[in-house]
Amino acid sequence: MAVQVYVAIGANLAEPIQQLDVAVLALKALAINNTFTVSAYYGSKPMGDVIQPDYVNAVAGFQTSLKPIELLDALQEIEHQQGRVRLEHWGPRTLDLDLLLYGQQHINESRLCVPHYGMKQRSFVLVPLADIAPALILPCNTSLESLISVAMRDELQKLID
Ligand SMILES: Nc1ncnc2c1ncn2[C@@H]1O[C@H](COP(=O)(O)OP(=O)(O)OP(=O)(O)O)[C@@H](O)[C@H]1O
Ligand SMILES: Nc1nc2c(c(=O)[nH]1)N=C(CO)CN2
Repeated sequence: MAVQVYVAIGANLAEPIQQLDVAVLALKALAINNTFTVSAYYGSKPMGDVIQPDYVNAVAGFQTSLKPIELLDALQEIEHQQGRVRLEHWGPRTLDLDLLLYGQQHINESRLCVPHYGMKQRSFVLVPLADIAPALILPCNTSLESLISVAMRDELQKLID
């Protein structure tokens, strides 16, 4: 069965734009029915207290027939392929892929919580998500549009359209 999913992409080490380009190709390979879309790439200041380079962020959307855990495994494999090493919480990374939404499902498992717990507060997730799904209604029944403020848009710098 085809399910519409959204994946947040972030990188701030080792040529982040190239990391996103490679990740986008890998994610595209998970899509079915020719449904793959990706937002603009945005530059953003690091969230959190760790001193680290600015991030490049984007969001991809596509239909998949993978089950949620299978999709998480595939995302973690792509992170691994691109040299992701888990060190500090909210620390720098070559590639971070977060599963934001899996259809309208709520998932609460030890390895996977969907919708992603931080997505409603993060400008670098909401603004790119609105590029590719402007009319999206979240599983909690909130419209994506209502979560995005002018201040959030001001936090981001569009790098590549
Ligand atoms: N929706 C999700 N997408 C990706 N990973 C998730 C999700 N829900 C739970 N996880 C789990 O979170 C673990 C840690 O993720 P990660 O190291 O990327 O966190 P982080 O990027 O540092 O912080 P944050 O989760 O706040 O973005 C992963 O091993 C994964 O099993
Ligand atoms: N701007 C921005 N800041 C972050 C990001 C990110 O993707 N973008 N990811 C983090 C680790 O999950 C920590 N901080």
